[in-house]
Amino acid sequence: AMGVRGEAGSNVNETAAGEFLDMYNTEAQRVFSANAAVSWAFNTNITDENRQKSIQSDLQTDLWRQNMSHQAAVFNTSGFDPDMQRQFYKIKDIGTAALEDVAKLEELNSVLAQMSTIYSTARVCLTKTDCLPLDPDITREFEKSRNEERLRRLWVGWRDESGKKMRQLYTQFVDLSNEAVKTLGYADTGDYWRSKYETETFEQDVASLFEELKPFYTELHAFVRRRLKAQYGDSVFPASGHIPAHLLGNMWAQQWNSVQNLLMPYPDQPILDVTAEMVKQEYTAERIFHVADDFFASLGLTPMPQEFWNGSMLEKPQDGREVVCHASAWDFYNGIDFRVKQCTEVTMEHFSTAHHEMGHIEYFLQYKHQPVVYRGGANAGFHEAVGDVISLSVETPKHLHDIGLLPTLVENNEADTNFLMAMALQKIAFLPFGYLIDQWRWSVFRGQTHPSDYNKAWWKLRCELQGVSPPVARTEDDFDPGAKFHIPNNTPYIRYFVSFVLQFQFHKALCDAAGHTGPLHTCDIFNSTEAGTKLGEMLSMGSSKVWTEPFQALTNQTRMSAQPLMDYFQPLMTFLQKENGQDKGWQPDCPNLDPISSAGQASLHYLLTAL
Ligand SMILES: C[C@H](N[C@H](C(=O)O)[C@@H]1CCCN1C(=O)[C@@H](N)CC(=O)O)C(=O)N1CCC[C@H]1C(=O)O
Ligand SMILES: [Zn+2]
Repeated sequence: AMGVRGEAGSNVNETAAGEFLDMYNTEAQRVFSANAAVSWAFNTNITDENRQKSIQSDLQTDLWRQNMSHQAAVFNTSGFDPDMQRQFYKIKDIGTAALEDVAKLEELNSVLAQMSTIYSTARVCLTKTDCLPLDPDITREFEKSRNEERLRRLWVGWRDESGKKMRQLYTQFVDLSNEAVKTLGYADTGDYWRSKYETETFEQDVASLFEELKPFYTELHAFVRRRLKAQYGDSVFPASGHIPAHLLGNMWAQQWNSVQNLLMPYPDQPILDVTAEMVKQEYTAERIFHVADDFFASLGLTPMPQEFWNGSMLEKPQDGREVVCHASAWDFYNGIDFRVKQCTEVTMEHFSTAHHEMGHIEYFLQYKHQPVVYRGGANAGFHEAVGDVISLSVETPKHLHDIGLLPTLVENNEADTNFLMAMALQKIAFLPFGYLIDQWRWSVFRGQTHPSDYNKAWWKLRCELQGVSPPVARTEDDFDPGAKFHIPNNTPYIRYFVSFVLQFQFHKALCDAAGHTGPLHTCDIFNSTEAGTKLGEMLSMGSSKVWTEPFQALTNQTRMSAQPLMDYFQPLMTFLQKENGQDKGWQPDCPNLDPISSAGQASLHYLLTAL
């Protein structure tokens, strides 16, 4: 039901406003669910016809939102109760839908649909007849291959077939998006995206969190670099201290679990990877999702409804259809349809992703009773954290053993260090990547990074913050940001950095609620209805309040803090500091990769060390 409104009739304006909100809420469910259905059809069957239908549907939805915004603007909300004021604010907060020029609005939607198509249908041809899609083929190569030359060809090929083909489209998108949000009074698109966090100091807050976490990342980077040098030979690594991006088991070097078998501190102890065990037990995609569903049910939260199982696409279709394989969770905004679309493979990585996506669905289910304007995360970082919080329990050796995916449970210091390393390759490795994507985009939206510097600015951030360098020289003919899903698909990214900090604060609060004692990294909240009740209370609020309120209700804190994350990984950091000594760090600037100068670079390096 709608929240209780002020005294009926106390103000004709307020009564009319209440009726307007009821109308909006009814109409929005109709408009948004129709749009979701058309968008789903396009994402699960990429054809020209479905793309055109999706562009038209997005355009009509934007125009409807524009119309509602104009109707809402008629009301003088100053005397309204805070909840009504918040609902009116959100109805008017329509982002790029504010673009008044319909032709430009259609162009904006068309440009986005074209970039999404380029990304999701790109294939890399290593021979005339052998053309590989990203999912599952190239991803599998990055997970399994240790052939540096083959990895380099796939790394370059993927960027040639995806990002390189979008540069002009992205430049058009930036201009149209900025023009649109300026209509609403925002300085640029980044200003609009950051406003969603409702925190004056948001940009500084994430910057200081990143600074606070840098030492942890530097220790992990040093250890991984040393082990990869042993595997591939020093000659592949630039003297500047960077790790070439194609050697970290992931197309974007964003998480490094796929090469963890090279990176275990104690190789003779068990390695936390249940892929082989799932394959041996003939796990299916559906069974992976049922494992995630069982966990949410064990907390007393809402199990997946039948519509979820009927409507989701949990495997890549084998009928030749082109689909958007990048996993996603869908709210159809009708209180009934909630789906996941994932080209699931039976691997540990997909097991984790399934929990991540189901976390979104659980959030959708918990707030489905809210007015449509409140059906969102308290902030976007909350939405990204739900599934991952569950995974922090599921991926413990003890829990994996309990569900039969880790036959022998070895509990000693060395196995514990291996476990923390596996988690660090997922969580610590990600931090600079999660942080830098929107540093680049905010600088582009602000006009600090011009199209003529797109790639230079991208690699400046990658080399300086992530200590990762390109395996071959890059130029402004390339557009490497476009090779990462969230750029062509225009999904903000700082939400994942925020999530990776918040999820440890949530994990700590839920583990306290579950009565856990001992180190945070051994906590498993499975079957704790106390934890489930507290989590449910936070999730069911959606975005009805500023995020600090639900946050405080769960964690008794009012600010993001890296402390629980650092406490969780402290034992590993102690180990790494001892291992690394002073052999850590990298030069901020990218190594010079031009063939001539890199030879010169090596001899110069030799001379300097020889002197
Ligand atoms: C695999 C995951 N796919 C996203 C996600 O689930 O967030 C998809 C695509 C973009 C938004 N999205 C959604 O599903 C939203 N509809 C969720 C919502 O309702 O807000 C993803 O992109 N991840 C996970 C870890 C880091 C990042 C990456 O892989 O780089
Ligand atoms: Zn997500």
